[in-house]
Amino acid sequence: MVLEDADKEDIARTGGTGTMLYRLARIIQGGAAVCRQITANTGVRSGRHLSVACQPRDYALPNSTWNPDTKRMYEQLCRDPSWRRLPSYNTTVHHLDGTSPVVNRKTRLFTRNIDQDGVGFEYCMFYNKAEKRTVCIFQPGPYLEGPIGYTHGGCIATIIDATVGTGAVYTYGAAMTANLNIDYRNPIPLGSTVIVDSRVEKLDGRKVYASCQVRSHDDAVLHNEATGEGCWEIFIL
Ligand SMILES: CCCCCCCCCC(=O)SCCNC(=O)CCNC(=O)[C@H](O)C(C)(C)COP(=O)(O)OP(=O)(O)OC[C@H]1O[C@@H](n2cnc3c(N)ncnc32)[C@H](O)[C@@H]1OP(=O)(O)O
Repeated sequence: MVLEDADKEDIARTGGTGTMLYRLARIIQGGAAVCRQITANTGVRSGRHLSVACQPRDYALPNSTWNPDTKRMYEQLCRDPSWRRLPSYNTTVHHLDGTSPVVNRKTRLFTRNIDQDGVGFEYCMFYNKAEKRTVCIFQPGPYLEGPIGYTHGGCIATIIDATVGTGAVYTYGAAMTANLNIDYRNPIPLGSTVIVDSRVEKLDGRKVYASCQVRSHDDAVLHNEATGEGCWEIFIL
């Protein structure tokens, strides 16, 4: 068994039980264990939780940089029992069970790679299981500029991909984006609040089909329309 640096540091810190179990599960079960952890966290299928090393920061909670529209939308969805607030961590690993034993990794989730609040991707997501819908309240910060004062198209594609992907994963389990088509209708002002509203349309064999719209918080402006296709149950770690 080959240990990575992060694993060695983890073993020194925790006594090693979590990491050893984690890696053993990966090796013995050829990755199926990791898929089960993802689906356990997403509630799609039952699975096992391994050791708890530390509680990472949940970035999807309000902070002082949220504008009144972002806060209002957040509180509105928190009050509605048909929507489940999703936590958000700065590595995909932490999403496996929310408290992964693998810590001190050098990688970061792209949308959570800036430490300062409010300047990059400021967002939180909610999932509606009955409707297979995922919405993201997105407040693009000043470091996401493309045209002067407006959000870069690549950042818009990123948040659409993240939202559609989250919906696919919470609905069906591990998947990867195969195709994403985006129409850019109206630019998104930096610092404004938009709603990325995605729906899983169907599963056909291994393929997941989804649609998405990005609208201003007051529904007055349609910013983007998108469709996506993903391949389900890809082993991603
Ligand atoms: C709705 C979106 C859900 C996404 C959830 C994931 C959230 C994470 C978001 C990401 O950022 S993922 C990172 C960006 N994506 C990638 O890097 C994926 C790179 N591409 C691949 O790894 C492979 O091409 C892929 C896994 C997508 C497919 O390879 P496979 O070898 O597993 O599948 P295969 O080629 O046998 O095709 C399986 C099915 O997908 C279809 N397919 C493959 N490429 C496609 C494509 N580009 N567009 C549409 N369909 C595609 C293919 O026709 C076939 O359909 P059928 O089953 O109906 O025959």
